[in-house]
Amino acid sequence: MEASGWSSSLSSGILLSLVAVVWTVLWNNLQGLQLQQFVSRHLSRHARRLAAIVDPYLTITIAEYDGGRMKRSDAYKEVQAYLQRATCAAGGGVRHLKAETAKDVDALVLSMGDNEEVADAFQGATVWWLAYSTPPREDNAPSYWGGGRAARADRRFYRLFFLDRDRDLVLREYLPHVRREGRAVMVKNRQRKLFTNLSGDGYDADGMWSESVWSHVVFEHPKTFATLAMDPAKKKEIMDDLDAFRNGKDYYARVGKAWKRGYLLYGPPGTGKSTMVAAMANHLDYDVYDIELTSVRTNTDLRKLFIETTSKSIIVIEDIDCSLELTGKRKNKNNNKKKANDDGDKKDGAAEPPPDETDTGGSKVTLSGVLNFIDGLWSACGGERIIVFTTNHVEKLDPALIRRGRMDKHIEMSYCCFEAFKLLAKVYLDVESHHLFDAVETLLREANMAPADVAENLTPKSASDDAESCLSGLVVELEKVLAKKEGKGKDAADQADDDEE
Ligand SMILES: Nc1ncnc2c1ncn2[C@@H]1O[C@H](COP(=O)(O)OP(=O)(O)OP(=O)(O)O)[C@@H](O)[C@H]1O
Ligand SMILES: [Mg+2]
Repeated sequence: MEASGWSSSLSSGILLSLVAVVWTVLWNNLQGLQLQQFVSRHLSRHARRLAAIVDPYLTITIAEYDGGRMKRSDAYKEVQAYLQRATCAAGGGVRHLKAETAKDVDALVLSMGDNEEVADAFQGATVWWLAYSTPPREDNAPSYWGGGRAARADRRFYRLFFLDRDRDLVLREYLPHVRREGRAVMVKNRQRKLFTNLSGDGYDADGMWSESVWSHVVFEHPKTFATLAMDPAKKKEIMDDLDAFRNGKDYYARVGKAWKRGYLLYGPPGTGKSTMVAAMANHLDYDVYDIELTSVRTNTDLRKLFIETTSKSIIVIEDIDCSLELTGKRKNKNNNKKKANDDGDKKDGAAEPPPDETDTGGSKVTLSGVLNFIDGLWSACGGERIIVFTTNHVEKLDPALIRRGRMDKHIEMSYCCFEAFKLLAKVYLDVESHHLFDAVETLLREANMAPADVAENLTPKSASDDAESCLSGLVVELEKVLAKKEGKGKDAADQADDDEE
């Protein structure tokens, strides 16, 4: 915030009286609501200037980005939220409103458009807020974001005008009141969001220019811990760990650690790793930032992404083994598949091509960049963040990436156990016991089936499907899995015998 004085004093009580008389006469004689609103708007706009004639006023400017434009200013966001309320209260006083969707699907959150001005009353004093923006400065392209994404966006401000005589009231009481109220409005309107990073060129999926490095949708995943099937003791341990983290602000400050925690979720496909992230977010009431590492161009871009996340959030990198090679070179999932094919070809003597820039899609994010992202100096900015990596191949990851302190808690998401099955049966079929449960329990001890496959078998496919038919179907599928496993075991044993001979 910056404060500057502007004054033009003219002790002309006569002029003010004249204005008051003209105003009263005009007002009493105006017919029609629209005309009254029109005059009200214009007079309120000029009232501030008139007031300044007899008493100089001061201004405070609040920029959207302060401190080098790396992060949106909290004060700006709070004022914006506060003015949403003031804007609505002002009724017809503001002509150009900006609308955003609200928590309630049918409602809109309104805020002031550019160059609009709204008056606000506080403890007998009147202040005025003006919203305005200035075009980007060509000479101000910061180097930390690929040639100046932020510099290319309009610079937005709120300017507060108040009379000199109200200086103490405004600085000591009104501004803290605005920030407090703004925060309350933000909490009330808060919709949890699922963010994804934009490609480095700054355009979102619809080809629209975006000032932020993230684009988002409202986070509406229905999965909670109550419907997540896993060993109950393990689930409780995770929930307790999350609660301890959420309530651990003082603890982290006391031991001098950044308030963040890393979770590594590993296990075969369909065991609920992505689903666990949704359950964690719903449990903690946090936003989710889902980083697509293959579209991050440089380590600097990765850092910028981190800085632009808010606190109370989960930052996820899915399939980390597919996004980052252990050497620090990058490739995506498709390239992985290609490599798998190449590996097959190698048996016939074909050489595997060395990874080059085309493999990485032009991305230069390195392993050390990711390590820094997790626990470098910048990672302490803001606090209250959870970082989650998911992988099917924990053994492929560089130990440096997942050592405790970086990934504090390693959670194995395993094949469906009987306890997990019982929860799925309750959720999908609303049954807590059944004569086929014993068969399922016995089979699950031997056959490896992911919760995703168990859930699929328990999903009724037609109106005639009931608990009996779904559970019978599951038993048949489990028997097939077991037969396949035993068949493979037998083949392997035969092969070993042949080798011995
Ligand atoms: N433990 C579970 N409890 C309840 N539902 C589950 C569980 N695991 C998987 N599912 C269901 O299976 C589907 C797939 O699960 P999910 O995407 O979380 O698996 P994943 O472990 O992330 O797999 P991948 O390794 O392929 O990414 C989800 O729609 C979810 O509803
Ligand atoms: Mg997944």
